[in-house]
Amino acid sequence: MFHFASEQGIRLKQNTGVYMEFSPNITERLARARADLRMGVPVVLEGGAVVLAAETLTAERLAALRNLGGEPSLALTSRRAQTLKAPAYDGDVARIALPADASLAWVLSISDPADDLRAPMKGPVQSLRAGDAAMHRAAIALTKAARLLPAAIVLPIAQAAEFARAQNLTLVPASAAIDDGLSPLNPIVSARLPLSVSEAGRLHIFRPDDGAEEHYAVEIGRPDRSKPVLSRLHSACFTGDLLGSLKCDCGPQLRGALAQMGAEGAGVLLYLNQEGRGIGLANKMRAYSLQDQGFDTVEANHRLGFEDDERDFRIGAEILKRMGFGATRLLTNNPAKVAKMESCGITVVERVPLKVGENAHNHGYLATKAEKSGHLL
Ligand SMILES: Nc1nc2c(ncn2[C@@H]2O[C@H](COP(=O)(O)OP(=O)(O)OP(=O)(O)O)[C@@H](O)[C@H]2O)c(=O)[nH]1
Ligand SMILES: [Zn+2]
Repeated sequence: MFHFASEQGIRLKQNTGVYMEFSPNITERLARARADLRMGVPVVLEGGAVVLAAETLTAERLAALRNLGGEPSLALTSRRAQTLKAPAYDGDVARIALPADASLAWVLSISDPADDLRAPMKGPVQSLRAGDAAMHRAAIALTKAARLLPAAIVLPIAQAAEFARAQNLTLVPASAAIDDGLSPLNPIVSARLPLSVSEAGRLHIFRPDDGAEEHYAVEIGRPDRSKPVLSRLHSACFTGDLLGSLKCDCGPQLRGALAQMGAEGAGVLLYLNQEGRGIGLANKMRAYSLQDQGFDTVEANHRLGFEDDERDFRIGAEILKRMGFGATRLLTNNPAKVAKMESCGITVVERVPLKVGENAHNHGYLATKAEKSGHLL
């Protein structure tokens, strides 16, 4: 057990750097930053900016931000800017000037498309052109990683590190927020799990180093590692997998894939926690609201400020490799999944179609995926 004679002793050791290894590294600080933004706590970017997620902004924090002086702006994706008819001069992101009298309601109405149709005249919104968008790009990446609406207030500040320390805020490098590296995935535990499709079931849990969601692999039988394994990359769908939603085909696909693996006596179903094609359940429900206003699944994602598909299929390839597989027969109708597995070093010897669960409610959804996302009918 550690025991320190005095506070003075602790301070001395800190000053000499002896305890530096306890400080969170950049990856850990990024995980904190995501949690902070979800709670409405500001995050500071090295290089000089304070960031507040639009979705969790409060009137008090907006007022406090104003008190800091300077010129805050709103970071949006170019997808969202397009809907607002605001030019995006920075490629994938747009910087919108925050009017001096902008209220919390204004920020939310620009960031959230929920009432776009009811109140279409939101503007005019003015896009900033001069200057650099690096901080805004990092802010968008952080809000997306936090599964919030991709919109954030960004205030440039001098002496960012000092400000973060004084206010006890998480400080992260902007470059780390946009780093697209795949976090190492660690096998945590695996245990026998008899299933109705096969009594020889096993569930493996994989935990990424970066504090993001865990992912699961359901192994059926004991597939031969030297042969292509029948596999499926299934993305979490709370509504379809658990509730039996008729809006998509996820539940029947999940059960159909497991049934096929059970029938063949071997297979691996990867259950990736990338709900809503990677935008999170809250945002997926926002997309569903927009779909009830008449937009299709792709348009709804775009209006929210997301790409059609924000998933990271490298995770699936990595888990298969960690489990000892190099080749697969992939159960999917999505050619993008095949391409991604191949580019990540998993040979797809066969695409096995998985067409189950079409009904009157999801007919349009499936047709849109075929038409706009290249799914094979
Ligand atoms: N954003 C969004 N996500 C949705 C919607 N409907 C279903 N999803 C999500 O889409 C994902 C389902 O995709 P998958 O079935 O794994 O993959 P796919 O791209 O359809 O390809 P397949 O392998 O052919 O099924 C799940 O994460 C669902 O939560 C929607 O309308 N909007
Ligand atoms: Zn679904």
